[in-house]
Amino acid sequence: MDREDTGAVVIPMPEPRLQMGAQQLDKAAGEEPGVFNGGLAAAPALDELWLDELADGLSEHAWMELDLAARMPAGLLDALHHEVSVLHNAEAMRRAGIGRGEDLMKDRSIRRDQIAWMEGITEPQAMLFRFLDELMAGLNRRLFLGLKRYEAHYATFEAGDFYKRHLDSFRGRASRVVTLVMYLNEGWGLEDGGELRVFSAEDEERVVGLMRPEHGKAALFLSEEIPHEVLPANRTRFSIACWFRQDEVPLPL
Ligand SMILES: O=C(O)CCC(=O)C(=O)O
Ligand SMILES: [Fe+2]
Repeated sequence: MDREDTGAVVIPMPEPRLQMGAQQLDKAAGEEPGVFNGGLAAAPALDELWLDELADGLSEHAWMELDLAARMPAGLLDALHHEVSVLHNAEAMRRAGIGRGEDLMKDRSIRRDQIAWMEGITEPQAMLFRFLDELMAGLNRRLFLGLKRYEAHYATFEAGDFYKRHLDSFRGRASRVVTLVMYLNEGWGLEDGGELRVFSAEDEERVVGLMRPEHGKAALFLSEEIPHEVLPANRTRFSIACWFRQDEVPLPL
Protein backbone atom coordinates (compact mmCIF):
# COMPACT_ATOMS: atom_id res chain seq x y z
CA MET A 1 0.00 0.00 0.00
CA ASP A 2 1.38 3.37 -0.86
CA ARG A 3 1.98 6.15 1.56
CA GLU A 4 -0.49 8.80 2.37
CA ASP A 5 -0.57 11.33 -0.35
CA THR A 6 -0.81 14.89 0.81
CA GLY A 7 0.58 16.43 -2.33
CA ALA A 8 2.98 18.03 0.17
CA VAL A 9 0.79 21.04 0.81
CA VAL A 10 -1.51 20.75 3.78
CA ILE A 11 -2.63 24.30 4.31
CA PRO A 12 -3.02 25.69 0.81
CA MET A 13 -0.80 28.71 0.32
CA PRO A 14 -1.01 31.07 -2.62
CA GLU A 15 0.55 29.23 -5.49
CA PRO A 16 2.11 31.45 -8.15
CA ARG A 17 1.11 29.17 -10.96
CA LEU A 18 -2.40 28.89 -9.60
CA GLN A 19 -2.55 32.67 -9.47
CA MET A 20 -1.39 32.78 -13.02
CA GLY A 21 -4.20 30.38 -13.75
CA ALA A 22 -6.58 32.66 -11.86
CA GLN A 23 -5.61 35.55 -14.09
CA GLN A 24 -6.29 33.39 -17.09
CA LEU A 25 -9.57 32.51 -15.49
CA ASP A 26 -10.55 36.13 -15.10
CA LYS A 27 -9.69 36.65 -18.71
CA ALA A 28 -11.65 33.63 -19.76
CA ALA A 29 -14.58 34.72 -17.63
CA GLY A 30 -14.54 38.09 -19.35
CA GLU A 31 -14.37 36.45 -22.74
CA GLU A 32 -17.15 34.07 -22.03
CA PRO A 33 -19.90 35.95 -20.28
CA GLY A 34 -22.47 33.56 -18.98
CA VAL A 35 -20.08 31.12 -17.42
CA PHE A 36 -19.44 33.19 -14.32
CA ASN A 37 -21.00 36.52 -15.04
CA GLY A 38 -24.48 35.13 -14.94
CA GLY A 39 -23.83 34.48 -11.25
CA LEU A 40 -24.34 31.14 -9.65
CA ALA A 41 -27.66 30.27 -8.08
CA ALA A 42 -27.82 30.47 -4.29
CA ALA A 43 -26.96 27.23 -2.55
CA PRO A 44 -29.94 25.21 -1.34
CA ALA A 45 -29.51 23.91 2.21
CA LEU A 46 -28.40 20.30 2.23
CA ASP A 47 -31.26 17.92 2.68
CA GLU A 48 -31.20 16.24 6.09
CA LEU A 49 -32.43 12.92 4.70
CA TRP A 50 -29.67 12.94 2.11
CA LEU A 51 -27.11 13.60 4.85
CA ASP A 52 -28.62 10.65 6.77
CA GLU A 53 -28.04 8.44 3.70
CA LEU A 54 -24.42 9.57 3.47
CA ALA A 55 -23.78 8.88 7.13
CA ASP A 56 -25.42 5.44 6.84
CA GLY A 57 -23.40 4.62 3.72
CA LEU A 58 -20.16 5.53 5.44
CA SER A 59 -20.90 3.71 8.66
CA GLU A 60 -22.29 0.57 7.00
CA HIS A 61 -20.10 0.17 3.91
CA ALA A 62 -17.26 2.67 4.40
CA TRP A 63 -17.94 3.99 0.90
CA MET A 64 -20.72 5.05 -1.43
CA GLU A 65 -21.48 6.61 -4.79
CA LEU A 66 -23.21 9.97 -4.82
CA ASP A 67 -25.12 11.97 -7.35
CA LEU A 68 -24.29 15.59 -6.64
CA ALA A 69 -25.98 17.23 -9.61
CA ALA A 70 -29.22 17.90 -7.75
CA ARG A 71 -27.49 18.71 -4.46
CA MET A 72 -25.29 21.54 -5.63
CA PRO A 73 -26.26 25.04 -6.71
CA ALA A 74 -27.27 25.12 -10.36
CA GLY A 75 -24.32 25.84 -12.62
CA LEU A 76 -21.67 25.13 -10.01
CA LEU A 77 -20.36 21.90 -11.49
CA ASP A 78 -20.16 23.54 -14.92
CA ALA A 79 -18.29 26.52 -13.47
CA LEU A 80 -15.84 24.19 -11.71
CA HIS A 81 -15.36 22.21 -14.90
CA HIS A 82 -14.66 25.44 -16.74
CA GLU A 83 -12.15 26.51 -14.11
CA VAL A 84 -10.17 23.27 -14.15
CA SER A 85 -10.08 23.19 -17.94
CA VAL A 86 -8.71 26.75 -18.00
CA LEU A 87 -6.07 25.85 -15.40
CA HIS A 88 -5.17 22.76 -17.38
CA ASN A 89 -4.92 24.63 -20.69
CA ALA A 90 -2.82 27.34 -19.01
CA GLU A 91 -0.46 24.60 -17.79
CA ALA A 92 -1.10 25.83 -14.26
CA MET A 93 -1.41 22.31 -12.82
CA ARG A 94 1.58 20.45 -11.51
CA ARG A 95 2.56 16.82 -11.19
CA ALA A 96 1.15 15.24 -8.09
CA GLY A 97 3.46 13.50 -5.63
CA ILE A 98 3.29 10.81 -3.00
CA GLY A 99 4.26 11.36 0.64
CA ARG A 100 4.89 14.69 2.20
CA GLY A 101 7.57 17.25 2.89
CA GLU A 102 11.03 16.02 2.05
CA ASP A 103 9.67 12.57 1.37
CA LEU A 104 7.54 13.87 -1.44
CA MET A 105 8.22 11.64 -4.38
CA LYS A 106 6.98 12.11 -7.87
CA ASP A 107 6.86 8.45 -8.71
CA ARG A 108 5.33 8.19 -12.15
CA SER A 109 4.89 4.45 -11.79
CA ILE A 110 2.32 5.06 -9.01
CA ARG A 111 0.46 8.19 -9.97
CA ARG A 112 0.46 10.40 -13.01
CA ASP A 113 -2.15 13.03 -12.41
CA GLN A 114 -1.63 16.77 -12.22
CA ILE A 115 -3.18 18.86 -9.48
CA ALA A 116 -3.98 22.43 -8.44
CA TRP A 117 -4.92 23.13 -4.83
CA MET A 118 -8.10 25.10 -4.32
CA GLU A 119 -8.13 28.20 -2.16
CA GLY A 120 -11.78 29.08 -2.23
CA ILE A 121 -11.11 32.48 -3.73
CA THR A 122 -12.93 32.34 -7.04
CA GLU A 123 -16.72 32.38 -6.96
CA PRO A 124 -17.17 28.71 -7.88
CA GLN A 125 -14.56 27.61 -5.34
CA ALA A 126 -16.12 29.78 -2.62
CA MET A 127 -19.46 28.20 -3.38
CA LEU A 128 -17.98 24.71 -3.37
CA PHE A 129 -16.36 25.44 0.00
CA ARG A 130 -19.73 26.49 1.44
CA PHE A 131 -21.14 23.19 0.22
CA LEU A 132 -18.20 21.32 1.80
CA ASP A 133 -18.67 23.25 5.07
CA GLU A 134 -22.27 22.15 5.23
CA LEU A 135 -21.43 18.58 4.31
CA MET A 136 -18.74 18.45 7.00
CA ALA A 137 -21.11 19.84 9.63
CA GLY A 138 -23.82 17.38 8.56
CA LEU A 139 -21.44 14.41 8.82
CA ASN A 140 -20.14 15.61 12.18
CA ARG A 141 -23.67 15.86 13.57
CA ARG A 142 -24.34 12.27 12.60
CA LEU A 143 -21.07 10.41 12.92
CA PHE A 144 -19.18 12.37 15.59
CA LEU A 145 -16.07 12.24 13.47
CA GLY A 146 -14.78 15.56 14.76
CA LEU A 147 -13.96 16.73 11.26
CA LYS A 148 -12.32 20.13 11.56
CA ARG A 149 -11.29 21.22 8.09
CA TYR A 150 -10.78 20.02 4.58
CA GLU A 151 -8.36 20.38 1.73
CA ALA A 152 -9.29 20.08 -1.91
CA HIS A 153 -7.55 20.04 -5.24
CA TYR A 154 -8.43 19.80 -8.86
CA ALA A 155 -6.91 16.83 -10.65
CA THR A 156 -6.36 16.10 -14.31
CA PHE A 157 -5.55 12.69 -15.67
CA GLU A 158 -4.50 12.88 -19.30
CA ALA A 159 -4.82 9.93 -21.65
CA GLY A 160 -2.66 7.13 -20.24
CA ASP A 161 -2.57 8.56 -16.71
CA PHE A 162 -3.53 6.41 -13.71
CA TYR A 163 -3.19 6.19 -9.94
CA LYS A 164 -2.36 2.74 -8.59
CA ARG A 165 -4.15 1.22 -5.60
CA HIS A 166 -3.61 3.19 -2.41
CA LEU A 167 -5.14 4.46 0.82
CA ASP A 168 -5.52 8.20 1.26
CA SER A 169 -4.38 8.12 4.87
CA PHE A 170 -2.34 5.99 7.22
CA ARG A 171 -4.47 3.92 9.53
CA GLY A 172 -4.69 5.42 12.99
CA ARG A 173 -3.19 8.71 12.04
CA ALA A 174 -6.58 10.40 11.89
CA SER A 175 -5.47 13.08 9.52
CA ARG A 176 -7.49 12.46 6.42
CA VAL A 177 -10.68 10.81 7.59
CA VAL A 178 -13.25 11.16 4.83
CA THR A 179 -12.50 11.42 1.11
CA LEU A 180 -14.87 12.95 -1.41
CA VAL A 181 -13.96 12.76 -5.11
CA MET A 182 -16.18 14.71 -7.48
CA TYR A 183 -16.17 14.12 -11.21
CA LEU A 184 -16.53 16.76 -13.90
CA ASN A 185 -16.67 14.87 -17.20
CA GLU A 186 -19.71 15.10 -19.47
CA GLY A 187 -20.52 12.04 -21.55
CA TRP A 188 -17.86 9.77 -20.11
CA GLY A 189 -18.29 6.42 -21.87
CA LEU A 190 -17.01 2.95 -21.12
CA GLU A 191 -14.39 3.40 -23.86
CA ASP A 192 -12.97 6.38 -21.95
CA GLY A 193 -11.56 4.19 -19.16
CA GLY A 194 -10.39 6.11 -16.10
CA GLU A 195 -12.77 4.37 -13.71
CA LEU A 196 -12.32 4.57 -9.97
CA ARG A 197 -11.90 1.00 -8.77
CA VAL A 198 -12.89 0.55 -5.13
CA PHE A 199 -11.65 -2.35 -3.01
CA SER A 200 -13.03 -3.89 0.15
CA ALA A 201 -11.85 -2.48 3.46
CA GLU A 202 -11.37 -6.07 4.69
CA ASP A 203 -9.71 -7.55 1.64
CA GLU A 204 -7.73 -5.24 -0.58
CA GLU A 205 -7.86 -7.71 -3.46
CA ARG A 206 -11.66 -7.73 -3.60
CA VAL A 207 -13.24 -5.16 -5.90
CA VAL A 208 -16.44 -3.74 -4.45
CA GLY A 209 -17.12 -0.96 -6.93
CA LEU A 210 -16.23 0.52 -10.28
CA MET A 211 -17.25 4.11 -10.96
CA ARG A 212 -17.22 6.01 -14.19
CA PRO A 213 -16.03 9.59 -13.54
CA GLU A 214 -19.18 11.08 -15.03
CA HIS A 215 -20.11 14.73 -14.48
CA GLY A 216 -21.98 15.17 -11.21
CA LYS A 217 -21.07 11.79 -9.77
CA ALA A 218 -18.91 11.50 -6.69
CA ALA A 219 -17.33 8.87 -4.47
CA LEU A 220 -17.42 9.24 -0.69
CA PHE A 221 -15.35 6.94 1.49
CA LEU A 222 -13.34 6.54 4.68
CA SER A 223 -9.81 7.61 3.82
CA GLU A 224 -8.10 5.13 6.14
CA GLU A 225 -10.25 2.15 5.18
CA ILE A 226 -10.91 1.99 1.48
CA PRO A 227 -8.16 1.07 -0.98
CA HIS A 228 -8.87 2.48 -4.42
CA GLU A 229 -7.22 3.11 -7.74
CA VAL A 230 -7.77 5.10 -10.90
CA LEU A 231 -7.57 3.00 -14.05
CA PRO A 232 -5.78 4.50 -17.06
CA ALA A 233 -7.90 7.16 -18.71
CA ASN A 234 -8.26 7.25 -22.47
CA ARG A 235 -9.03 10.96 -22.59
CA THR A 236 -8.52 13.92 -20.29
CA ARG A 237 -10.33 13.34 -17.03
CA PHE A 238 -11.15 16.17 -14.59
CA SER A 239 -12.04 15.76 -10.93
CA ILE A 240 -11.89 17.40 -7.53
CA ALA A 241 -10.51 15.41 -4.61
CA CYS A 242 -11.35 16.62 -1.14
CA TRP A 243 -10.28 15.31 2.26
CA PHE A 244 -12.02 16.09 5.51
CA ARG A 245 -9.52 16.06 8.34
CA GLN A 246 -9.61 15.70 12.11
CA ASP A 247 -6.47 17.68 12.77
CA GLU A 248 -6.57 21.40 13.28
CA VAL A 249 -3.10 21.96 11.84
CA PRO A 250 -0.78 19.62 9.94
CA LEU A 251 0.89 16.99 12.11
CA PRO A 252 4.65 17.32 12.47
CA LEU A 253 6.41 14.41 10.81
O1 LIG B 1 -9.86 10.64 -9.13
C1 LIG B 1 -10.19 9.65 -8.50
O2 LIG B 1 -11.11 8.91 -8.87
C2 LIG B 1 -9.45 9.28 -7.23
C3 LIG B 1 -8.21 10.10 -6.97
C4 LIG B 1 -7.47 9.62 -5.76
O3 LIG B 1 -7.53 8.49 -5.40
C5 LIG B 1 -6.65 10.55 -4.97
O4 LIG B 1 -6.42 11.70 -5.41
O5 LIG B 1 -6.20 10.15 -3.87
FE1 LIG C 1 -6.91 8.37 -3.36
